Amino acid sequence: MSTPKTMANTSGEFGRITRFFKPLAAGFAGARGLRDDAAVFGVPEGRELVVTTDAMVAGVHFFPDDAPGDIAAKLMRSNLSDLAAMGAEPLAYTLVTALPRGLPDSWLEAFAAGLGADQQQFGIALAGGDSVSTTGPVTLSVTAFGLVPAGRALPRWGGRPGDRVFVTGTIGDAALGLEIAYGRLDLPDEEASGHLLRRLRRPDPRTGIGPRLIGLAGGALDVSDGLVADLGHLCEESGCAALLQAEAVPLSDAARGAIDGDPARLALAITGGDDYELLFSAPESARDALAALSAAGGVAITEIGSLLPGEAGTVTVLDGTGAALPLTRRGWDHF
Ligand SMILES: Nc1ncnc2c1ncn2[C@@H]1O[C@H](COP(=O)(O)OP(=O)(O)OP(=O)(O)O)[C@@H](O)[C@H]1O
Ligand SMILES: Cc1ncc(C[n+]2csc(CCOP(=O)(O)O)c2C)c(N)n1
Ligand SMILES: [Mg+2]
Ligand SMILES: [Mg+2]
Ligand SMILES: [Mg+2]
Repeated sequence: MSTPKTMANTSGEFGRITRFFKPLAAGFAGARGLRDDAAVFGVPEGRELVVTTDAMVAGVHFFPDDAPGDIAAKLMRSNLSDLAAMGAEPLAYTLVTALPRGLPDSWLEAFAAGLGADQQQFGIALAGGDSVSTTGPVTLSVTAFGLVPAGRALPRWGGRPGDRVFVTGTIGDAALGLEIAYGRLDLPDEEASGHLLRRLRRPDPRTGIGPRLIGLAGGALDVSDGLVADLGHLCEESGCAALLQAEAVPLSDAARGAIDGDPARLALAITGGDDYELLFSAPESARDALAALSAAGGVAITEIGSLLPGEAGTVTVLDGTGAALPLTRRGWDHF
C-alpha cells in the first residue's frame, strides 16, 4: 500500500492559503513561499525595522456587506498610514484572517485581489500570517513592517511649544462618508457623496510624504481616531497644549458642501476619525520645505494651528471668530 506523501492542497484551510495567499507572497523571499513556520528577513545596514499592527472587525470598522476588495484596502492602508506616520517605507506585512465558516471562497478571492492591488500600488509584500475560523464577525489584522534610517523614526513626542501644526490632504471625508453609509446624511450631489464614501472605504495613506518628513517634523502621527483626539495624543506625548484653528482645517469640496456651515457637522469632521492623514508639528522655519514637499508630492500640507506651553494634551479648538468651538467628544474611543 502506498502512503500519500502529501494531500492535494486545493480545499479547506491549506487550499485557501495555496490559492489566495501564496501568490501574494511570491515576490518576497523572506516569506519562504508560505511553506515554513515563520518568515525570515534581514534589515539593511543603517536602517531599522518599524512594526505596526491594526485590526478591523465587521460592524465596528466596516460594514459586513462592504466589498471584500474595499475591506482589504482599508486594512492595508490603515497600517501603511502608521508606517508613514513613523517616516517608514513599506517592506512586508503579515495577515490574520478570522472568518466565519460559511464565508464563500469568492469573498476571499476578492479580498486577496484587493490586497494584491495594494501590494503593487504601495510596494509591500505578504510575509506570512494565520487563518482561523470564528463564531463571531469577520475579524482581520495586519502587522506591517517598514524601514527607516536608523534612529530617525518620527516620534509622537517631538513637538515643542511654538511649533506649527500641519496636516496632509483633507480631513472629515470619512466621517461624513460614514454618516452617508448609515443613512444619516443624504447629499443631492452624487459625485460628492461618492467621494466621501470612497475616502471612508479606501483611505489614501501618505506613504510618499511620511519618509520625507524626517528632518522636518518634530512630533508626528496619523489621524485615525479623529483630528482633535490625535492632536491631543501628540500633545500628551510632547508635554504641551495646542490651539487648532477649525476654519483652517483643509476640507474637500465634497466635505465643505456636506458641512454647509453647520457647526455640528464641522465638529463631526474634526472628531470623526478614519482620515489616515498625517498630523505633525514643525518649526515655522520648515514652512518653505513643507510647501515644496507638498508641491512635489501633489498632496496638500496645511497649517492648522500651533503648539503652546500648557497642560499636556489640552487642545483648544477655535472657530472663525476666535471663539471656542463646542465639542461633545474629541474622537473615536472603543470603550
Ligand atoms: N493590545 C495592545 N497591546 C500592545 N500594545 C498596544 C495594544 N493596543 C494598542 N497598543 C499600543 O498603544 C499605542 C497606541 O495605539 P493605537 O492603536 O491607539 O495607535 P494607532 O494604531 O496609531 O491608532 P489607531 O488604532 O486608531 O489606528 C501604540 O504604540 C500601540 O502599539
Ligand atoms: C461600520 C463602521 N462604524 C464605525 C466606523 C468608525 N470607526 C470605527 S473604528 C474608528 C477609529 C479607528 O479605529 P482603531 O482605533 O480601531 O484603529 C472609527 C472612526 C467605521 N469605520 N465603520
Ligand atoms: Mg492601532
Ligand atoms: Mg497611528
Ligand atoms: Mg486605536
